[in-house]
Amino acid sequence: MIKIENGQLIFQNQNPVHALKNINININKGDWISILGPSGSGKTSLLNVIGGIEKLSEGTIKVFGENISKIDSQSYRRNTIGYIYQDFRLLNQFSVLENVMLPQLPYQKRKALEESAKEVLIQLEMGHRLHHLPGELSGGEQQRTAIARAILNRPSILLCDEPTGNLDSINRENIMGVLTNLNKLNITIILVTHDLEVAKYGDRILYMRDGVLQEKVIV
Ligand SMILES: Nc1ncnc2c1ncn2[C@@H]1O[C@H](COP(=O)(O)OP(=O)(O)OP(=O)(O)O)[C@@H](O)[C@H]1O
Repeated sequence: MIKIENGQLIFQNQNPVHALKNINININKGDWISILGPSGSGKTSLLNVIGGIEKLSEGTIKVFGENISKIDSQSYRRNTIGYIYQDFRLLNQFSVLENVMLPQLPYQKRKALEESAKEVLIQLEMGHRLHHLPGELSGGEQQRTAIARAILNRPSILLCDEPTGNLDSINRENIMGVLTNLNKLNITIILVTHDLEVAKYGDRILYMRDGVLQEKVIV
């Protein structure tokens, strides 16, 4: 489903950074891949390449057989990708319901969108917080709101960049439970973390070091 061949990513600044080096990976639909690795090793860069935010400098990435460097990356991101972040990235002046709806508002009728946003929020046990502002929520509730926003458009791939990095252990368990349920619905999950316990939820754990990706053997 996702196939990267000889992927290189070089940021061409004054001092070029070779962020991804000869990446070769095959990810099947419904897989859950965890990526561990030190800070600056290229983990977010890899998520951004899969999410169509960064383009490979060399090599190819195909998703569902299509070379995503050659297609409209906006509609690819909107239709195929959901993204969640460590810091939730919610808009503080908008309610939970509005945060979930906002990215899709230009593309769908408001009424229908509101109904589907409510439905997803209720599934994620956020039905009692629809009209709260993000600042009035716990970290776990904020992340559940961000997950609702990410899955509203039923993406096939959910990219998770340190999704539990700002959460205590109870909220961490809760969010990992939510991701487990989504994965059971055959959503492919690619999750970057520093936390080995979180990484163990994956079917495969990969290790990134200095732009190079390798399979991690857990002892
Ligand atoms: N837009 C950019 N321009 C230039 N260099 C960049 C850019 N984005 C990332 N880098 C560099 O690419 C390398 C990989 O960064 P990346 O964010 O992918 O690492 P990471 O493993 O996700 O780190 P962390 O765990 O700290 O989030 C780093 O050396 C970083 O400084």
